Amino acid sequence: MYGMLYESVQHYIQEEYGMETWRKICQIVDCKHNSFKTHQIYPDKLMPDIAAALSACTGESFDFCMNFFGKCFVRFFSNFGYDKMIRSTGRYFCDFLQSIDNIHLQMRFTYPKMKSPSMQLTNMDDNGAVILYRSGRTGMSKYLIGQMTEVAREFYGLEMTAYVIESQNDICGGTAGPIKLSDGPLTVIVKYRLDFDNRDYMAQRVNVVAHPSQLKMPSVDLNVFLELFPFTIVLNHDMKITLAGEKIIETWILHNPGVNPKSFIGTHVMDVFNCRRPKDTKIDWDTILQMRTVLFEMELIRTGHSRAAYDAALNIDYENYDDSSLNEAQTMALAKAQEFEKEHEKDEEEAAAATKEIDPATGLRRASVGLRSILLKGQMFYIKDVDSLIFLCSPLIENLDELHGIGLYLNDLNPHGLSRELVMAGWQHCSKLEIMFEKEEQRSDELEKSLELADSWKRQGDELLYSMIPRPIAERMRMGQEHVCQSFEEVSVIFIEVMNIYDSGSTNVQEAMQAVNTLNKVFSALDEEIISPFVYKVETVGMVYMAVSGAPDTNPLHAEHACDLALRVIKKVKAHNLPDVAIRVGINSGPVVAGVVGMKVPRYCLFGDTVNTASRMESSCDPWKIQLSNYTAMKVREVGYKVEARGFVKVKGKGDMETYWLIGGPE
Ligand code: HEM
Ligand SMILES: Nc1nc2c(ncn2[C@@H]2O[C@H](COP(=O)(O)OP(=O)(O)OP(=O)(O)O)[C@@H](O)[C@H]2O)c(=O)[nH]1
Repeated sequence: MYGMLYESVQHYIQEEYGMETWRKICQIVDCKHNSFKTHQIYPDKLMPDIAAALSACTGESFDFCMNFFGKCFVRFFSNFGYDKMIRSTGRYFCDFLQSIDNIHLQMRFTYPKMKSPSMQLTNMDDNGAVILYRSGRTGMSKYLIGQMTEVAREFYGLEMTAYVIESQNDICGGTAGPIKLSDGPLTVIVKYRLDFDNRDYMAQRVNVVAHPSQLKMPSVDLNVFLELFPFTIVLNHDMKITLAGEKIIETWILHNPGVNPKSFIGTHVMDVFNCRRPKDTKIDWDTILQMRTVLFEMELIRTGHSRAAYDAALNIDYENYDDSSLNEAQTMALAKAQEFEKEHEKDEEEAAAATKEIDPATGLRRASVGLRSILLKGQMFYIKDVDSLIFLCSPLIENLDELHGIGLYLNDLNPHGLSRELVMAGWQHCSKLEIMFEKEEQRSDELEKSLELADSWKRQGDELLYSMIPRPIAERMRMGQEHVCQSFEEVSVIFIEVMNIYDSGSTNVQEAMQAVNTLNKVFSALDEEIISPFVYKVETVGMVYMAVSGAPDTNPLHAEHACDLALRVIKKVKAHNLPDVAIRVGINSGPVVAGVVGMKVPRYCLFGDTVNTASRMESSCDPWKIQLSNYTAMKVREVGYKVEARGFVKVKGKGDMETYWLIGGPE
């Protein structure tokens, strides 16, 4: 389904439910698109899945969400100026309801792969109308109600209620996951009753009494129609072709080499045509009589093709045609066609396999090598004088390539019919549109890339920021809390020093480089042991690595986590077997004040005597040992950590302190 529908959904969900809800929905449906491209095709299942996700996020029903999406679409397409098209369909809402198919038809050039639904107004009265919706997609029936309600209100000032009278294959209630589009073409048919004030429309519909001068008009010979519309066919009550325009017969012969040209007349319409729209329609007299306001699309069945068949068709002498045998030209045409089919049998098989299932998203017509089948679009009219139905139609040809692909030329198309404009308009539009599409695709690709780049820069920025200040603090600062300063009742501060790594008096550059590499190795090993939110790296100063447990996230087990970190790093650095290098660790627990200082390079710093003492535990520690202050040792010994009294140590600025070695963790 084209991205325009998803753009409207994304736009209004963000506007009415907020960015956070949209982000959650994208997570639920696993949608990776930052934005949708108007002219790109996306899976159909995304629409009901977004509705199911919105329903889960907001508690609204699935049907409510789909109805809301239909409203979004109508509000959104005004951005493209399509509202003018709706207003021009007619002065009454019923005029609009009968023109929806036409609206989509007009959009064929802008959305060449569109697989639009078909709508058919089957009944009208003063209080509303009945409309029949057919589609190859499931789950969209409430979407349409939203669209019609919004169009009625926005463009016709009408309050309309709609409900489903009956439906087939319609899935309501959404899906927990992606809707499985069933194999092969599925037709959803839904009949709605639309209640709205339709009195004005019904009043203006009284049959216009013919002007007296018209009553004297002579009746028109049916053959005039066939000349004006050379692709027309006339049907009797048995739905057999009783008359046909010259061009449709010619095209039929071209696409079915070797057939008896006279056999076209008298054949049942469904033996020479497939009815593509409305889908799943029973082609019999009574049904068709009911559907005279509906636009039909009839596809000519083709059994092959060849240039020879074209020449044969052009040179056939219909009048003296001998029904019993093919003339020479036809025999040759048939032989050439069979030869061509054989040559391309494999392609046909591949093409048939490739399009075994008509792609519900694009509705790709049956792929056939060479000529394409011809599609006739028009309405069925009942002609009382001859008690027949006449299919007044024109070939639906989107561009010159397709015209040649069908084996037709412009002068085969009736000058006043739809086709010629469609082809030429399509052709002019196409080239301009193609350039515009390419530009727009380029721009949206660039936008997509810059969004991804912005995302990666943001991620790198965040990583850098979180390496300077803890994530919770950074988030608070992002919310505008300038000075984030907090006091903590009790944390454990860890100092780790890397020893014998460098003689600061040395001027040897080589030694200095070596020392930096070694230090980087050791600090990287320590970084790997920092498990947030239990322990947070605060800073490194020279050869000293400082960490804390219990800030910025309070943590009642801060002493244990600090000791576990110390035990892990001793083991890990020892395992590196770096020559001469040793480390020593000091830990102390107590109150601190923590906050971010500085704006240029903001740092998360700890203040208080607890920090000073922890540093002293480290600087007075032996290599490969872990020295705990008395308070920390008591805390961890209670929970099974093995500590050993070191006795009293003279600590600078503190006098004699009783300290302990940490020997190991609890069993
Ligand atoms: C005037 C501007 C309109 C444009 C440009 C437009 C275009 C489209 C496009 C591109 C699609 C997607 C089809 C596909 O991707 O295969 C679509 C689908 C659809 N359109 Fe329209 N449309 C318009 C008006 C309307 C209106 C007024 C209605 C009904 C009130 C309508 C009913 C639908 C429905 C129900 C679908 C969903 C597809 C389905 O059910 O199979 N459209 N339309
Ligand atoms: N890395 C680091 N060390 C700190 C911090 N706060 C205190 N220290 C160290 O803790 C030790 C004791 O600090 P103080 O009691 O203030 O001693 P000082 O007189 O500032 O420093 P000394 O010259 O080492 O005595 C000193 O070695 C400080 O470098 C800190 O936030 N980060």
